Amino acid sequence: MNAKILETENVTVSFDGFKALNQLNFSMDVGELRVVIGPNGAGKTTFLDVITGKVQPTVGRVLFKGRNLRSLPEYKIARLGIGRKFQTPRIYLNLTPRENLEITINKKKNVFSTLFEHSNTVEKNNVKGLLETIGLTAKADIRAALLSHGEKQRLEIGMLVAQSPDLLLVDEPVAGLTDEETYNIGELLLALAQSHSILVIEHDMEFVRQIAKKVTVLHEGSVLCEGNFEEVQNDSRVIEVYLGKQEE
Ligand SMILES: Nc1ncnc2c1ncn2[C@@H]1O[C@H](COP(=O)(O)OP(=O)(O)OP(=O)(O)O)[C@@H](O)[C@H]1O
Repeated sequence: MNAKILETENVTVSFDGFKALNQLNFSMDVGELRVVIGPNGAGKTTFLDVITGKVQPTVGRVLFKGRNLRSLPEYKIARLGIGRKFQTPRIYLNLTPRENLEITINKKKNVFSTLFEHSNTVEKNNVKGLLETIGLTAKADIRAALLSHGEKQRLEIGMLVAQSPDLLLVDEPVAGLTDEETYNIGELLLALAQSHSILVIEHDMEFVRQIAKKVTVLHEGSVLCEGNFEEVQNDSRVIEVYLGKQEE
């Protein structure tokens, strides 16, 4: 059996009696790229919240590399190796992409020492490699405010990777992006998936088709079905509650 990076066992999250997650059982292997889809209100964001410790399960357990995360505060869970990228980029707009990455790699130093002290060769090479991975070498030294929305998303994914998490949680990375930018983000995630475990939440089915190996469909706080892209796309229950209601 493959080692599990993440498992949830019967996780229920109740908000005033309403079950945003309802006995959710989920697991993913170390090294897997998993995409989670589902209609509005299915519980996708709550699912990420319960993994990162922002929300505690009312019932059930969340296990990260076999360890129960119950009662751990968010910062401790992050330190254990779970990194989350939110929908809107959270980058320093007045700094360059290179500086944004340097600051993230040097989390223990403060912003000023990172900017004004010379970084060592290893750090410089790490930043150089990351800039190449996220396709921002040519724009490494302009203000991040001047980047396109897609480039900002790629920079933030680079900052997430710079923290060396074991599990990357990526929430709707292509919302509001052009087709070309969407494709670039897909290729970036596929490249990162060669050396990381990644859980992506997304609505854009073309993007899901591009990156997905295994897809989990959430509905009313539980897993409705799981399978490869074609299996999920052709599942009558998924068509009824989700795909049939999408525009196109
Ligand atoms: N703090 C809260 N208090 C009360 N209800 C909540 C809270 N957070 C989420 N919910 C409800 O739980 C359900 C699941 O919400 P969630 O945001 O996880 O869904 P989602 O799948 O991410 O939806 P979307 O695709 O619209 O982002 C929704 O009906 C939502 O209104």
